[in-house]
Amino acid sequence: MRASLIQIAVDEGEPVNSRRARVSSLVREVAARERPDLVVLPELWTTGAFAYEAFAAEAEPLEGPTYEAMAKAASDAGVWLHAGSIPERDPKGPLYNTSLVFSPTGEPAAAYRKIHRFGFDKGEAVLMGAGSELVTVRTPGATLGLATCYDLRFPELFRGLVDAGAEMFVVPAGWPARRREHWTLLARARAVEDQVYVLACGTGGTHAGVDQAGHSVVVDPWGEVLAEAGDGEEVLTVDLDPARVAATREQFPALKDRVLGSPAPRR
Ligand SMILES: O=C(O)CCC(=O)C(=O)O
Repeated sequence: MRASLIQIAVDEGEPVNSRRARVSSLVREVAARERPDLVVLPELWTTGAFAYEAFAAEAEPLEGPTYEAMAKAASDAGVWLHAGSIPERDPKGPLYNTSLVFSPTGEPAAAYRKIHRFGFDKGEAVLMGAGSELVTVRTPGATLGLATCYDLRFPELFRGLVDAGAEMFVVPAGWPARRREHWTLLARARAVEDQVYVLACGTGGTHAGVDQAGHSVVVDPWGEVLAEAGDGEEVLTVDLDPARVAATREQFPALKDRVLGSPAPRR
């Protein structure tokens, strides 16, 4: 199984419509050039994760312009597409930070509303509602477990995804440069403790005065970093062997020694 993470530079000088068109083309180009099975985009790449004032202005219904563009990009490219997240406007509720996944025919495969909102008493934490459901996606290559950015700090969410059968965590983010060390450390920690692949796709650029960390990273079930991006726009393509998840759990069966919470994970 091959995955390509597209680390997008999210700078506010680029209008949302232009970025949407540019990212759609990038998905097609990367798929044609690198031949991945799965393409991953970052969190809130239309607005930027820190452009709080843009959330309401640019919020879309679930099946809005980004959904349409990404469904088409997935089917044109013939890939599973984790299209990162959008500010979703629920007609009957608040805004949500919602990740979208499409199959290679452009069918919707999953929508995940970010559970842990970032900002403490401001920003996303007050402007958006919290999701409440764990989401996994079965693909022919592996079962994906979905999480978004700040979720990375909450290991119990990932244990829940493991119990639901996840073999690969896909984590779009808009992580700030100031806490870059946390980003890489937490991505590796989630891989080691849950014995899964972690595909963590962040943004580059600067928006709302916040420099983005970039440094998208792919970690294997042993915690080794397979690929890591720099600060700017970049594509990371990595070959993954989903059988290594079961093999790692067999060789080092720490998950079987769980005392608290659920017993050993389903596969
Ligand atoms: O946890 C962090 O340090 C960053 C989280 C974040 O930027 C987000 O969830 O948007």
